[in-house]
Amino acid sequence: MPQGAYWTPVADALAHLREKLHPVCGVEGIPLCQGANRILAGPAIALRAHPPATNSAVDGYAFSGPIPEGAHELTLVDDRSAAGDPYTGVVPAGHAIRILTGADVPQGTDTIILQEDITTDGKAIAFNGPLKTGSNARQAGEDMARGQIILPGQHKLKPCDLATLASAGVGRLNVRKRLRVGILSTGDELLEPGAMACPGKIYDANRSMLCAAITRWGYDVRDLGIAPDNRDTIKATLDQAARDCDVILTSGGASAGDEDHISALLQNTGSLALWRIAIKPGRPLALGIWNKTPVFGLPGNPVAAAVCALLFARPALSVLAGAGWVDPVSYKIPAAFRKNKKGGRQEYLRARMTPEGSAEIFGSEGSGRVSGLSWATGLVALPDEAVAIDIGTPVTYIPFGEMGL
Ligand SMILES: Nc1nc2c(c(=O)[nH]1)N[C@H]1C(S)=C(S)[C@@H](COP(=O)(O)OP(=O)(O)OC[C@H]3O[C@@H](n4cnc5c(N)ncnc54)[C@H](O)[C@@H]3O)O[C@H]1N2
Ligand code: MOO
Repeated sequence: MPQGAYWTPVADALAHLREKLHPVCGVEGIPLCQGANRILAGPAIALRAHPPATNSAVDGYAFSGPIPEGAHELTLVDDRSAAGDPYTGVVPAGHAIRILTGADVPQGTDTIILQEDITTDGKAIAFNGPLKTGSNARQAGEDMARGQIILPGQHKLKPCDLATLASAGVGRLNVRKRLRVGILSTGDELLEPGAMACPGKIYDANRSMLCAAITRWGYDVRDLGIAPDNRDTIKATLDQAARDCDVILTSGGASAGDEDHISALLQNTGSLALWRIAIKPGRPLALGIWNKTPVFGLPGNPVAAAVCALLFARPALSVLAGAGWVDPVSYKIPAAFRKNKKGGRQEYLRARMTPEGSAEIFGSEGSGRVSGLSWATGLVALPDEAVAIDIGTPVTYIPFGEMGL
C-alpha cells in the first residue's frame, strides 16, 4: 500500500453508500407485459386465487373418491369437462365423466384417474383402486390465495415473475420510474469503437460495457459520449448530465494525475465523499455529488471500471432505483490456483469455474487486460487481510450472473 494517504476499506465504502443513498425514482403504472426488470413500488397482491377453481392435472376421468383397493366399474356421463369449457352439471354418485387437463372438476367429483389406467367401451370405465380423494386434482387456491402478497415491494421483476402475476389476475403494475443513468468516458486518448485507428489513441472500451450493464440492470441509459481531458468541457458535460440523469457513471480521470479531472472537479465542489478505496483493481474510485446528482468516478482501466461498477455502483444504483441494497450472491469453492496475497486491500480476480467446480483465475492481474473480462465468468474475492491460497483452499466466487450480467 502506498504511504501518505488514507485508503478506505471496501466494507466502509459500501456502508457509506448504503447509509447515504435513498430512492430517487417516482412511481408509474405500466401493463404487465412491460414489467420485466422493473421494480415494484409496493407489494403485489393476488387479485384472484390460483388455480381459481379445482381442476384436473391430467387427461382422464373424474368421479367421487376415495376408491378402495380392487376392481371398479363406473358408468360414464355422456358429456365431458374441458379447459375453457367446463361441465356445469352434477355428476351422480357411481358415475364418472371424461375430463381434460386444466378443466374444472365438475360438481359431484373430486378425484381423477389417468386415461392410461382405465379401459372403456365408451359407456363405462373399468380400473383398479385404490385412489385417494383428490388424486390428480389441483385444488382451488393451492398455489396462491386471493388477497395474498405474492411479491414484496422493491422486488425487481424477473421474466418468471410475470407468469406468477398474470396467473394471479394482475394486468397492471405500479413500478418505479426507470433510473436514468448517465455514462461518460473521459480521456484525450479515446476513440469511438470502429473509428479510424491512429497513433496515441485507443478505443473506448468502458462505455459500451457500462451502457450494456446498465441496460441489463433495467435502467435507462443516457450515453454521454467521450469527453476530452478538458476541465471546462467535462464540467459542462456534468452540468447537463446532472439535469438529465439521476446518477452519473464516469470512467477515467479518477486518479491524481495532471489530467485526472473527475476527481479534481468533485474535490473542488467539496463533495468528494470517498476517493481512494483499499481494493485491487479500482483504487482510485471517486464518489461524489455534482449539483445534487451522485457521481461514480470509476477508474479508467477497464477491469477496474468493471469491478468498481459491479461492487459499488450496482448496489448503489439498486437503492437509487428503489430496489434496495443488493449484495452479490457468492459461493465458496476450492481454488485451482496458488497465490500469496499481501494484507491491506481486497482483491478481485477474474475467474471462472472449472467443470470440476473449482475456481481458476486469469493469467494476468493487469487491470488493462480487458480480454480477461471476456475469459472470466465471475470474480474471486479475496479479503483485506493477507492470505496464502493453495490448490483446494476455499475461496469466494461471485458469478457474473449473480451480479446481473
Ligand atoms: N500516482 C498514482 N497513479 C495511479 C494510481 C495511483 O493510485 N497513484 N492508480 C493507478 C490505478 S490502480 C488506476 S486503475 C489508474 C486509474 O486512473 P484514472 O481513473 O485516472 O484513469 P486514466 O488515467 O484516465 O486511465 C487509466 C488507464 O485506463 C485507460 N482508459 C481510460 N478510459 C478508458 C476507456 N473508456 N476505455 C479503455 N481504456 C480506458 C487509459 O488509457 C489508461 O491507460 O491510475 C493508476 N495510476
Ligand atoms: O484500479 Mo487499478 O485498475 O488497480 O490498476
